[in-house]
Amino acid sequence: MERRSETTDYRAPAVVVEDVHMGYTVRTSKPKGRSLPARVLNRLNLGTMEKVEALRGVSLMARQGEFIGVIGANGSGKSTLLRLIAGVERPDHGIILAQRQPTLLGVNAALQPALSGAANVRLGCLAMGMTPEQAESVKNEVVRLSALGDAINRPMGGYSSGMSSRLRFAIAVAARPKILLIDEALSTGDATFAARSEEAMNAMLSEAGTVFLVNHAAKVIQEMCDRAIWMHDGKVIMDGDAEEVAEKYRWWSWNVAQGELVTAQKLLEDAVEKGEMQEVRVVDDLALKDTDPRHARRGRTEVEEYRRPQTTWPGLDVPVERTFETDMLPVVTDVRLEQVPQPRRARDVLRN
Ligand SMILES: Nc1ncnc2c1ncn2[C@@H]1O[C@H](COP(=O)(O)OP(=O)(O)OP(=O)(O)O)[C@@H](O)[C@H]1O
Repeated sequence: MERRSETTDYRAPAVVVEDVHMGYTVRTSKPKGRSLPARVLNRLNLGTMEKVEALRGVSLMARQGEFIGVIGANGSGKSTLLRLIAGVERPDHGIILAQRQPTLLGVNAALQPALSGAANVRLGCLAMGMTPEQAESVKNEVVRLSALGDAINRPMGGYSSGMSSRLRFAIAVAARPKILLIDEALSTGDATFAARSEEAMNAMLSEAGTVFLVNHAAKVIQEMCDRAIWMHDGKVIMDGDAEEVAEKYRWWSWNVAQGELVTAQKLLEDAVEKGEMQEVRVVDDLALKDTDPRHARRGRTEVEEYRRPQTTWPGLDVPVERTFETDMLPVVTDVRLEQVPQPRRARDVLRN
């Protein structure tokens, strides 16, 4: 396999994730042993608390203009990773830096089911931070991209989930975010929308935007992305060319579905052995030294990138592939969510 270090990529970083861990404490009804207190809890059916490790040391660097697919089994940590990059939640441990505030599709533009698709376009654009004039100027383009036809004038509450996803996607892309995170299936069944969404995505990428796309279908990742990350059990187990990573994932998941668990396990081990892992280290970051990231100054950030063969990680010392000096800010938790208008206010905004 060709090592990516042989084709060094000099595009500047857009997102840096360094050794991120995230756990959730959840109530479980699993019986907790045979001791007296455990037996009492079991009998009362009260359950106990359990820690779920959603992310266990994830590191990666996304560059400007990269389209990265994120694949993996249910519960492998894909959505958690995107939520943390978006700043919706804060990691337990680790650093997340971004060149701009990332936009998580579906979260940033809270749409109203009682309003028509067209009215939601305006509302969504305003919620994404556009001025009323900007919202007006992109309206027709959003409607065209959503490919909803006459349905655009009907209340969104009556849309199928695929139709709502299209509208949210069209709004998010119209806002020309520098970093777009998509955590849902983009309908590929409809040729019109598939073609238009690809066209819109390409336009965004050509402006050096960065896109992360979570999708269970290896085919979608292969068709749309140039790089893919395979997550398993809270870790990145393979990171590289989308075609190659998605093919390995497809073969693994087919075997799991067929109940061929021994073969699936071998494929997983093979992916880990042959794959590479990107490691990054934030060497120096002026903004991080500020106590409140919301008011942090943009400063020089020095990031080192490593590519290590998985098998030798974490033992072997691999030379630093590249040191970037760039200006990035820690991702700010909930910055966009605070701007999402409430229903009453949403109508006021539309009347203006
Ligand atoms: N808010 C939460 N509270 C408790 N546990 C959570 C929460 N969010 C995620 N988890 C747990 O973290 C793990 C990773 O979940 P996550 O949703 O990130 O996986 P995923 O790869 O996106 O899964 P899927 O493909 O099913 O969407 C799972 O075990 C999940 O149950």
